[in-house]
Amino acid sequence: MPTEIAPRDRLIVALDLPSVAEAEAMIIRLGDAVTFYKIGMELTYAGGLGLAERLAAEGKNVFMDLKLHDIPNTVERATRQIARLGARFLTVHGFSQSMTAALAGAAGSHLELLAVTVMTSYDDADLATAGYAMGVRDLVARRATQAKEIGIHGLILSPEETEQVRALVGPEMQLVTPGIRPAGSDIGDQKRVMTPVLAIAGGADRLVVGRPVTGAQDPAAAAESIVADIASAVALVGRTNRT
Ligand SMILES: O=C(O)c1cc(=O)[nH]c(=O)n1[C@@H]1O[C@H](COP(=O)(O)O)[C@@H](O)[C@H]1O
Repeated sequence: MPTEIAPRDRLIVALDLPSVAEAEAMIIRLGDAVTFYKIGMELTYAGGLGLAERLAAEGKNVFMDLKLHDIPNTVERATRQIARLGARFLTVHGFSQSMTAALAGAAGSHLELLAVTVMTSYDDADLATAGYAMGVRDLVARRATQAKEIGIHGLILSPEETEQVRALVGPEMQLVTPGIRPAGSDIGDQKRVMTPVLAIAGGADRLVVGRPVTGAQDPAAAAESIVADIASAVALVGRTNRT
């Protein structure tokens, strides 16, 4: 039965750092402010798989952001390896073959798959350059619908698309949004962004935040401020959700 996600568990901090030592130091600085960590390609290629296993064993929520996309056999077998780490989430690009294969690889494990719809650094012009005949909103909708049909657990999308996608996929799929920028913070390479309050108010279940937390002078205070924003938005919307 769906129950409410605690505001703190809705914040996922991206540990986009160059070494395990720096990631461990960041985790210590963040302390109890953060319960959910994302380990992406940079840290994974710097030895982060062991850290993922340790965090999971300590009861932290771990999100492996490896954005799998390859021939089905490779995706299925890679997913099976990642499922052994004890992580909660794994990203796979939202192509039908990859999503179907990842689901087969995750079978029998607790791993939940998140399909990447359209990267938050892309806009319509970037999709046109890449050869797509449709814009962001249509491609996100198409991939979200396919992911639901295949049985994927959740979606990565920008907060700009959550309302449209929730209406398409129904209440069960987790909507996880990067592209989060507290007011006044640098947008950097992101193109489809929103503040934490607007993202949650618009229907995001969880927010992925990297540089606005890890690049802050006081990362724990930055995380606490986002958790407070999330709590106020949840209270405002007054909606319940799933764990
Ligand atoms: O899959 C992701 O997590 C992801 C998908 C996407 O479309 N956009 C996106 O920014 N991300 C990740 O979310 C994080 C955002 O980091 P910041 O831009 O520093 O907050 C990075 O680790 C990205 O790899």
